[in-house]
Amino acid sequence: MNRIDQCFARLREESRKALIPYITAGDPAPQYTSDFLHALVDAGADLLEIGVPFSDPMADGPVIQKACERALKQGTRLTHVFEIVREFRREDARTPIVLMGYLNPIERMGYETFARECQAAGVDGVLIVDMPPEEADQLSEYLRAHQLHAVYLIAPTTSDERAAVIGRHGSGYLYYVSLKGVTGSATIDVEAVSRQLEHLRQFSDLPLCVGFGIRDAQSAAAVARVADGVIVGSALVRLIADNADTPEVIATKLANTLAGMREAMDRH
Ligand SMILES: O=P(O)(O)OC[C@@H](O)[C@@H](O)c1c[nH]c2ccccc12
Repeated sequence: MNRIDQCFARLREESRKALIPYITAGDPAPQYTSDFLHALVDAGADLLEIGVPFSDPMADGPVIQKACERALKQGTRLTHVFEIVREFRREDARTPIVLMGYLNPIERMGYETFARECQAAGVDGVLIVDMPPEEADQLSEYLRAHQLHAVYLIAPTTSDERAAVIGRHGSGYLYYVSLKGVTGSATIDVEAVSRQLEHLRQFSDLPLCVGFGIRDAQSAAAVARVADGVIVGSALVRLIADNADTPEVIATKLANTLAGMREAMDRH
């Protein structure tokens, strides 16, 4: 069974919600990422979303754009991301990993090689921002052949017709983008998110996780009340940016912030 399925099955049993941190691989340099991931798991992460650095990350705001720049400057390529996952897996065989990225580096590697490398390294799912399910036939086949889930985004502007298609093609969980715009945006309207999730339940039985705009313990707890999981990116990546010159302090800062979110989510 895929680690993502195991993770959500366990959470359901325990009536808990998934806490999913995002960081960009190789930020501020590749040798730190695996340690950051372990620190996040120790602080309460259920699943890890790892960004493949890309030079033109059009869905990302300035915080994650700069993270990509730092990582690329340190030479972090897709093959290094697999090395980071392998390194992490030596000490954690359980926590699911989703690779999040843009199509270009994956196309360059080739779909089949990409899927094979993902599985070999210990990746459990992929989220490719600019690959809609309607165009993913070929890639989906390779992902399935390598037991990898395909996570898709649903936005507030997604029509019911498309939501149904995404519901059919997605696996693992669905990622509901809480607001129009890019990552790292200001605030999240929990009422509106709640209504939209309610509406989306008709299209899929998959867990519905929410990201974009969750940046503190309070917003994480509020969203956790209405969703199956919360995804936190820019709030963590900002900590990396602020401390990029003293990378030895970053793991602790990431852990403290995530632990605060975990605590607030589990209290409600
Ligand atoms: O940064 P935020 O607002 O906390 O949102 C999560 C997000 O960073 C992460 O899931 C992500 C990073 N890059 C993306 C691109 C598209 C969709 C999602 C993402």
